[in-house]
Amino acid sequence: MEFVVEMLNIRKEFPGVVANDDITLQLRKGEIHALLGENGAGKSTLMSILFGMYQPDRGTINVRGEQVKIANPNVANKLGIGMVHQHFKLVSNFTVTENIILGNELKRGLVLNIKGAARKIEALSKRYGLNVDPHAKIEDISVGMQQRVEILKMLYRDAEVLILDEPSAVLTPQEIDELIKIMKSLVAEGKSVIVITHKLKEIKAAANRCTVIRRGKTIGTVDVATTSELQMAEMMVGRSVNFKVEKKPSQPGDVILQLEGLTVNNNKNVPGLKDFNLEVRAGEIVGIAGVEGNGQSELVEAITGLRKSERGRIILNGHEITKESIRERINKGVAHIPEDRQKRGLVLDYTLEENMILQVYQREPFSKRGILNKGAIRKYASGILESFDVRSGRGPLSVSRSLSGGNQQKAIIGREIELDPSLLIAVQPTRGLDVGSIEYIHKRLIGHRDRGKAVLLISLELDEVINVSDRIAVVNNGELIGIVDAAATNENEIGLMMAGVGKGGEQ
Ligand SMILES: Nc1ncnc2c1ncn2[C@@H]1O[C@H](COP(=O)(O)OP(=O)(O)OP(=O)(O)O)[C@@H](O)[C@H]1O
Repeated sequence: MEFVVEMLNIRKEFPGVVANDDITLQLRKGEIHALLGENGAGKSTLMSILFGMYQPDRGTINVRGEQVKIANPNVANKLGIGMVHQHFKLVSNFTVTENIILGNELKRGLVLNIKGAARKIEALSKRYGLNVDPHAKIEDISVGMQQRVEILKMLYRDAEVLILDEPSAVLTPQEIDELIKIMKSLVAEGKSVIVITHKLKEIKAAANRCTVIRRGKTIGTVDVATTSELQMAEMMVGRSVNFKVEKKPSQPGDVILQLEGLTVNNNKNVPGLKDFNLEVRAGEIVGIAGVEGNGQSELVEAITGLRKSERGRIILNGHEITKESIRERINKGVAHIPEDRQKRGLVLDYTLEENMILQVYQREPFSKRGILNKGAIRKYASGILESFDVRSGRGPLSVSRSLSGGNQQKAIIGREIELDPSLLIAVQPTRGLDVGSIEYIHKRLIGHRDRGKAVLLISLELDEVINVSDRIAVVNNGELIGIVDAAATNENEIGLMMAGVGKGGEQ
């Protein structure tokens, strides 16, 4: 059997943690190979080694049968290995073509033939079904399209092996289907793909084989066609997993959050949320279902105080907070798990313990007359990290940037739930999490509800909205289309409403 890439017995240690411990991964030519593992299992580290960003402490890498040393990403490129990172590296006011040749021809000081480059990009885009306009500016195209530009960048440089690091985490369900088609067309043309993903459904739909790692060690490589989602999940977490969310019927109490005729402008200064009315009661989880960009961000930002409302009122526990500051709202019991964990969730250069007290450091016992109480802070932070199973090299003293993406997310969720807020707003809370962590986070959201608190859940995952929520508010184009009982609905009904068709069929 011909392997294009073999990573054999790879070891990589960071301070306090063995990220890769004797890992082996063999990639066949022309296959889509999924890399599956819990948050912090060592997937990104392994791929960073293959792409030359880290050097392994031990182990060998063979490319097309020859042992190689991949000293940096340029060497990886020359060997025909390309990588699309979770956070894209594109210049937003440049065109697609400019971005693709930037760092290639531009860096090498070659005389530029932009028209020729654009033609080549157009041809590649057609051949692989990418549908990218070479002349479009990055800032004008969707996130899904930006990801394709990153794929094109690799193809333009003749990559034979493409590494995609959690590509679907930033995509809408429809874009995910398109991405799967693109991956299939890549391998049909003889390329080979390694894809990191937590979504077992995607692995089933796209991959030929799957290598599972757990806590830095290889568990095994399986043929996807003959392995069930449950089997893969159990290999990954090392115990049985329950995909079904267990919960008792809700016991709604007083109204915690009331929105009355709320109108909020979007970034283009036109209403992104229109005359919106909603109630969330104590002891219930209200989910918001909608295609991305249909008013969800405006809704969340208005409630948390990140964006001002044009009209209408926001009432929390009977008091109007429409014009109050972010800090006042936090003090009154609003907590927020934000969509973008790197921009809003964590200060990446702070330690974990500093991040755990961002909202509370001014309170006792964490500080008194301006003096921080280190012992109390450490105890509080360690408690959160332990209960949410946040894995990192140095525990509360780890710099947040060094954590794996999923562990960063668990730290934020832990911090917000620990505040015991009367209203918890959770935006995409399980994005980037492994199935075991998802199960745990869902339990904690339901636990928060069962303690008589209100939860507003915003998620693009319809399964999650239907399984975790008690009631579901469906939005389309900034308007509330209808509210349904989660136990009595299904994906079809919600899907139609998301497309703007009201409950009962009226448009
Ligand atoms: N630069 C670094 N410095 C210190 N520790 C690191 C560094 N990069 C990764 N780690 C640690 O190595 C371990 C593996 O991290 P890695 O990012 O490879 O996991 P992952 O499987 O990709 O996780 P996720 O699914 O959450 O993205 C984690 O414990 C992480 O904290």
